[in-house]
Amino acid sequence: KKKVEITKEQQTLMKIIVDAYNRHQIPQDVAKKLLQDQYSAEENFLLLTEMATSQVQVLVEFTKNIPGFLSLDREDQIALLKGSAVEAMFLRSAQVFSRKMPSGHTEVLEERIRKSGISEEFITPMFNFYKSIGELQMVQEEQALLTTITILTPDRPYVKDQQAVERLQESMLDLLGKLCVLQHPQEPQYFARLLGRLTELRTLNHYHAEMLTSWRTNDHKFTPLLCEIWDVQ
Ligand SMILES: COc1ccc(-c2nc3ccccc3n2[C@H](C(=O)Nc2c(C)cccc2C)C2CCCCC2)c(OC)c1
Repeated sequence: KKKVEITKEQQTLMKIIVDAYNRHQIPQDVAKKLLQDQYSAEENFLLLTEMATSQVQVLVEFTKNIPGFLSLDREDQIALLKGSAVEAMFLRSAQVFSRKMPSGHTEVLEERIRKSGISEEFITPMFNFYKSIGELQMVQEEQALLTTITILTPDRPYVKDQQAVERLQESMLDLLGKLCVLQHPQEPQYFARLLGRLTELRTLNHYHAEMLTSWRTNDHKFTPLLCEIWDVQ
């Protein structure tokens, strides 16, 4: 059996991605806020739009640290950001939800999210995704690479030079594949399971605009940045 090994430059790439991923996290911890108080549907909607707006800002900063991203065509960079922002937000939410918490906290958090103002029909698919991410128990390297791979999806709308994006994504996929083998030697299919989550993530993309417009609040106000990124207003 050929020994799987991460090259020197892949080590460097990994360090750059993980450092950038950890540096560009939203300062205020929404889970802590939600565990402290019960908010109204209006307050939750405001909190959601604030979280999503700052998430897009940190996503832009994060992509600047992906080796090769800034060498892509400028308009393609925008198309990749626009195309992946919602998925990155759900991936982030899933990682926040799946974090190890003192016993009983996850249940309280789940309850608060169920009652947040989101309409019933979206709760099951959203939590199915969160739980399937939680089951994987990803280490931070895998989380950072999975987000990077999501951003570097070549077939987003309006991407012109798909080959250039494919080349970047391939080097991230190669690295993630090796990491999975080294990190989960007992589970040869772990890498495939991880990539399967990206397919599930795309289905959440279809729901997100309706999730927002059907939120139980009278005033669905969005920031200009969210109007850009979400198909709303
Ligand atoms: C589009 O519809 C959504 C999207 C996300 C969530 C969501 N799942 C979460 C899982 C764990 C913790 C919080 C979670 N959120 C929201 C949140 O802020 N997500 C979040 C964002 C947006 C950016 C960065 C990082 C995160 C976590 C809370 C916003 C305030 C009401 C309750 C949900 C959601 O819940 C109903 C509905």
